[in-house]
Amino acid sequence: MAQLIIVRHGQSVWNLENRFTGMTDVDLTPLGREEAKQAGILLKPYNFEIAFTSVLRRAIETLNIILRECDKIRIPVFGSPALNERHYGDLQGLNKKQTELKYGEQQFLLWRRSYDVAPPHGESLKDTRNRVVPYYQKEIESKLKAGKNILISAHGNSLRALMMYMENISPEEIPNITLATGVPRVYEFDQDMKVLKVFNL
Ligand SMILES: O=C(O)[C@@H](CO)OP(=O)(O)O
Repeated sequence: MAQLIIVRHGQSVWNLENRFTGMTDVDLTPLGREEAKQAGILLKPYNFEIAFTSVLRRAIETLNIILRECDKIRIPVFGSPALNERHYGDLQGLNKKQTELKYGEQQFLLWRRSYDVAPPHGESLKDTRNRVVPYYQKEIESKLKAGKNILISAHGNSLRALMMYMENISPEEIPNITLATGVPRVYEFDQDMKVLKVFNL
C-alpha cells in the first residue's frame, strides 16, 4: 500500500507581505524555513523514497530542508514546472487586501478561489489542474502503483488542483478548501489507487 505525502512550502516573503505570488520566484522567510524544519521532524518516521518539487525556490528550499531533517538527501528528486504555483497574471505582486478593496469582495473571491475564472493574463484553478494532473498521472501515479512512497513539495493552488483529483472534490466545494503552509498531508492508496485514508500531520 503506497503512500503519497504532499506539502505546501513554508511561509514565503510574499505570503508574509500578503501579496499575490503565483509564479514569482520569492524566497522563504525565516518562519517559512522553520515551518519546513517542523514538517521534516513530523516526516521523519515516514519512509518516502522519491521526491517531486516545482521549480520555484520556495518549494525546492522547503523540500531540501525536509530531506536534510529526515536524513534523506540522497533520494531521487524530480523538479517540474508542471507543479509550479498557478500563474496569477496581472495580480502577481499586488497586495491582496488592497486588491479586494479596489475590486470588491465578489470579484476578488472569483479571481482567488473560483474554479474556472482566471485573473487577467493568468491561469484559473482549472487551467492549473490541466497541467498538474496529467503530470501527476504520467510521472507520479505510476511510481505509486509500483509501490513507491512519494513526497511532493509544491504550492497552495497547484496542490489544491491535485487534491481535487485525488479526493474527488467538486468545483463547487474547492473554493472552501485551503492548505496551510508546511503541513504535510498523507494519502494511503489501495492497489487500484483508491484513497483509503487521508490525514494531515
Ligand atoms: O499568492 C499566491 O500565489 C497564492 C498562494 O500563496 O495565494 P492564494 O492563497 O491567494 O491563492
